[in-house]
Amino acid sequence: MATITLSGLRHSYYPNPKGPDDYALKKMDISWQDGGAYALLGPSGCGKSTLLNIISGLLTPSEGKILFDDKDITQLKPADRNIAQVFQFPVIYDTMTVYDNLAFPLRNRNIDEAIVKTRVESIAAMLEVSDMLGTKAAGLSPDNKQKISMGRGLVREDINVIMFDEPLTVIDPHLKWKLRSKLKELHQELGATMIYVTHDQTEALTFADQVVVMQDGEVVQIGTPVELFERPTHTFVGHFIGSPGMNILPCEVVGEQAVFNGSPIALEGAIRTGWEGRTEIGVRPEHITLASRGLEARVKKVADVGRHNVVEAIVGDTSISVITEHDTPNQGESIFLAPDPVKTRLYRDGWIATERAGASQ
Ligand SMILES: Nc1ncnc2c1ncn2[C@@H]1O[C@H](COP(=O)(O)OP(=O)(O)OP(=O)(O)O)[C@@H](O)[C@H]1O
Repeated sequence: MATITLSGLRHSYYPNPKGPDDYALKKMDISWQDGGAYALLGPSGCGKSTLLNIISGLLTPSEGKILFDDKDITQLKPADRNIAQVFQFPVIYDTMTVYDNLAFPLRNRNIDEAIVKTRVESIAAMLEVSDMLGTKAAGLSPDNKQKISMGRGLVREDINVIMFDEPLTVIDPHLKWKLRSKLKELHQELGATMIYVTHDQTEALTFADQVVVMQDGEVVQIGTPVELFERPTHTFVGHFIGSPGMNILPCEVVGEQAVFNGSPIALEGAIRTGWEGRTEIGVRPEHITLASRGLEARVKKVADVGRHNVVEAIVGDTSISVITEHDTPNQGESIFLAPDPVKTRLYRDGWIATERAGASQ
């Protein structure tokens, strides 16, 4: 395993890119630590596959370098990078047994049969497929096929990183959580560096210690699931993560205060100055309470989603979601919303523009 560094990486599919819009990947610097569990999260078209293909060597970046530890591997062929990949669809040989499928990547490297046996049996035990080792892969269910496909990625000990590209796409929804937690468990047991690519926030947040969130070819935040939830550094992260996502309220800045719909809103800390731009307040539905005073709003609808209620309220022309545990206001009722100042941020042109709570100015 190795530390993976992407240094000044940028990629355009055009031979002569003119502006930032011509780049499928905007400039990025990322360091992935040896043994870490990472997710690459973003909507379709944000550049996830482009980045994976650059790491695996299928694509040479227009600019920048990829380092495995201190070694520059930017020009190295895919086969020489010692990377394992697990794709959306299982890659296994139907006519071979499960054992032979798992042994394949090792035999391909002329590993001694005794070591192959130990390794295959240990991976099969971790994946809970030991009873299938003698079965032909053709007869397996789609989720077991994908398990074997994962096993083929995990079986080698000499690899630098295992990359999973939307590996749960073909798995039945009720089995997804099982495989997801299995992968997390495998990461803990094997200590391998893993990069998990997905557009699904639940998959990313349950698997990864660190999540890289991408939008339009740009990394907008790298953080732990808690950091992404608690303090999104970009409105895209706030909106993309969470259910419902963060409320993004258009506002003006008057002096040192943010004013929304005529009302001053208390923020986590001082507003950073120095650049102009569109200003918005960001506050999550979980961080607003119904109170006896505050922002006056009208209830548009209330949805009971099991663990809590999601209240959709209207202030002026803006809709605001609030999560309540016990309060169930009626449709059309006039209520007061109290955002928690410590969890309320200002964003300028999408990027966070408030100091942290308690930070000195
Ligand atoms: N071979 C190509 N030639 C030109 N443009 C491309 C090529 N492959 C991807 N793109 C463009 O690069 C951008 C990033 O695409 P990419 O496939 O990396 O995104 P993604 O996040 O993996 O999306 P998806 O999840 O849909 O695969 C998109 O605008 C896409 O249209």
